[in-house]
Amino acid sequence: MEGKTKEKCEKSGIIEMWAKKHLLYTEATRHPFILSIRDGSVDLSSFKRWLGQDYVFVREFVPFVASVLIKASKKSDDGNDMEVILGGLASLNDEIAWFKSEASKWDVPLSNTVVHKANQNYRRFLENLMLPEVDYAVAITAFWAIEAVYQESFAHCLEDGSKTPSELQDTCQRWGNEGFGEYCRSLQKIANRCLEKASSDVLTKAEVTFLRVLEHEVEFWNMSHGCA
Ligand SMILES: Cc1ncc(CNC=O)c(N)n1
Repeated sequence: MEGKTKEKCEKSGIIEMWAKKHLLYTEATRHPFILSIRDGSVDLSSFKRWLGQDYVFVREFVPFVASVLIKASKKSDDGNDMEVILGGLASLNDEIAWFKSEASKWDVPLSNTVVHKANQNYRRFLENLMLPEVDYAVAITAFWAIEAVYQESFAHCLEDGSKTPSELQDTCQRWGNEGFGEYCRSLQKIANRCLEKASSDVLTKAEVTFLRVLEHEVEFWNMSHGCA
């Protein structure tokens, strides 16, 4: 295990560098809303608000992931990209079903949800990333970041010593489980490979896009938390 960790550190890519360099990454993955789940002090009305809004987000996220799949099918020189992204789409199918059952468990109505400003802004951002002229390297970096924020956040709520309420364990497992972690590492590998080959112009665009994702994620957590 130790050898494995070391190997990972030695092979640190562009993505890991950016995640370390930008404090915003920690702000997005250790947000007060997540910390409140982890220490058990979470306000359940915040959780319910997050649940309803995230369902709306995920339905918008599907066409974005589909657009990344299209880019992969055209651009990719590695046969595995498509399988990884397709796996992501398949798990979104399960996720939508999960949201529906979770929402009924919590009495959160999913139809007629008033879409919050932060959600609308995030949607507009994703729509722009779906345009054909957006480079695959930029789109896959955004895709990785969106998934990684949830993975790192919810995995934190499952670590030893966390006091996550039992009724929220299932939510944390959805994104914090080891399989989702493995999937994020696959996305990270793809992103690193694309970025290594990218022009400096594309690299800059990808880094800026990475930061925009983090800002949107922080705004999204803020909204759940009732700070926005
Ligand atoms: C706002 C936001 N960001 C990332 C995710 C995780 N990806 C798919 O579920 C999510 N559900 N919601």
